Amino acid sequence: MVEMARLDIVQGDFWPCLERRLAWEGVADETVVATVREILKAIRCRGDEALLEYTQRFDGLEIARAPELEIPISRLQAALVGISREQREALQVAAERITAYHRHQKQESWSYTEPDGTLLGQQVRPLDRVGLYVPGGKAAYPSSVLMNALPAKVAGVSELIMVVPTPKGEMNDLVLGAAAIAGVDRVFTVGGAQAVAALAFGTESVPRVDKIVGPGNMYVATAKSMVFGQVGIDMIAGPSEILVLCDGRTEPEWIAMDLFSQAEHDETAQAILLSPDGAFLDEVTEAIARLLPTLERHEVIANSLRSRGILIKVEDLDQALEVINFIAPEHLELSVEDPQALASRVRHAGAIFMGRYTAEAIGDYCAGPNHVLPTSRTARFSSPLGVYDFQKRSSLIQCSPQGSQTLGRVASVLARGEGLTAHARSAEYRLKG
Ligand SMILES: NC(=O)c1ccc[n+]([C@@H]2O[C@H](COP(=O)([O-])OP(=O)(O)OC[C@H]3O[C@@H](n4cnc5c(N)ncnc54)[C@H](O)[C@@H]3O)[C@@H](O)[C@H]2O)c1
Ligand SMILES: N[C@H](CO)Cc1c[nH]c[nH+]1
Ligand SMILES: [Zn+2]
Repeated sequence: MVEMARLDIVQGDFWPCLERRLAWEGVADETVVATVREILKAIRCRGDEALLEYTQRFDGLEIARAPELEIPISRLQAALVGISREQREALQVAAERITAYHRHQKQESWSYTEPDGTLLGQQVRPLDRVGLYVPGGKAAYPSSVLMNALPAKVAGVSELIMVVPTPKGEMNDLVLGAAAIAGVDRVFTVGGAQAVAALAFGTESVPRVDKIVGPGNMYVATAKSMVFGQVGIDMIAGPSEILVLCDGRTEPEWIAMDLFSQAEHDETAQAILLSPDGAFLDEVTEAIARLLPTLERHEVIANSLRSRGILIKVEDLDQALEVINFIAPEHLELSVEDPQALASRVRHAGAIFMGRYTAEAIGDYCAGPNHVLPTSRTARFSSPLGVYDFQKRSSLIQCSPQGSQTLGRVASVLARGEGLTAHARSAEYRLKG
């Protein structure tokens, strides 16, 4: 029997109780921060030597020489041929749908010319080399290979470097096959904070990249946040979360399984159910008790629900929206009669799954939108991984001789106001008379 925390919005301490249960500190504690700091320092100072040590310590991978951490491209192709036809076709269908969706996101360069001939614009360019983190500690994620790599391909990134932990040296052929389909350039069997550090600083074997993207556990998420600045990062995509809002009229077993689907990722994953119907919360609780023993990963699920799961009773859908926007969940399922009307009032969520027939799991694999999404309430300011994460922009400015007169005068006045006379004179040199 799993006892999930139960909150009612009418209780006086509802909001502080909710905030405590959501807290990121509850997941990434000081010990994790200290461990990650030490790993980053070691990789920065000792490169491959430290990378081999940590890979052995945390993943049980016994490798004598760092170059052996790289998987040859021929091995990726062999994995693709070796998996079943059904699996290969499923990967291909998913890849096509993900690519088609992401093509809509591609930004193009633009410019316009003012009446005096001055040209202004923005030049959009792909990044040169990116690092793709594919998680692999407690489960293998071929879907995350596709979600990371395909938007980068659409953007036109020149070089894709993938890292993935292979616990005890076990390589997952679906992961390698997905890398072949997505056209990843190089793959290294490293994970955790040490992989993030290797990509950020470079080692003798792992090339340094311009940006690191992809989801991972608290060690990965903490490492990414610490190397930001040295390299770009996409967002904090940590342990998975799901928030289901149900009006009480969906099969309780469907909802229980949707909660399990994210809880099974990790003990630190978070599953929350919100409903204005208290009896429905009881029915889902019963369904959870019935279904949980039937699942392979029941221990992980039970631990996740016990430590981080929440059942919340609200008075109505307006209150539900208030709670949703406060939580800013990674995945939001709206299992209600008119989901589109409600979705238009959601301000913060990584992805919104609308209607009783839209299982969040579909989005994890093949709907098309990216499954790398902001977690830990960062959907307040972050977006799903997308083509835009692999593009950057340069401003374009070309003054016409006439434009340099008008703009030069404005700049000169403002520069002198700031006391920066070299700026002022630089603009004034171009002024006629
Ligand atoms: N937000 C998203 O978009 C998204 C998508 C997919 C998966 N996820 C999440 O990614 C996570 C994947 O986690 P995972 O563990 O399976 O794989 P992972 O690859 O993220 O982490 C495994 C690595 O963690 C490191 N590690 C483990 N224990 C450690 C310790 N005690 N000290 C130092 N390092 C340690 C090891 O280096 C290991 O290689 C899950 O939480 C899942 O929910 C999120
Ligand atoms: N739910 C994860 C994102 O939080 C993605 C995933 C991959 N495989 C299964 N699920
Ligand atoms: Zn999932």
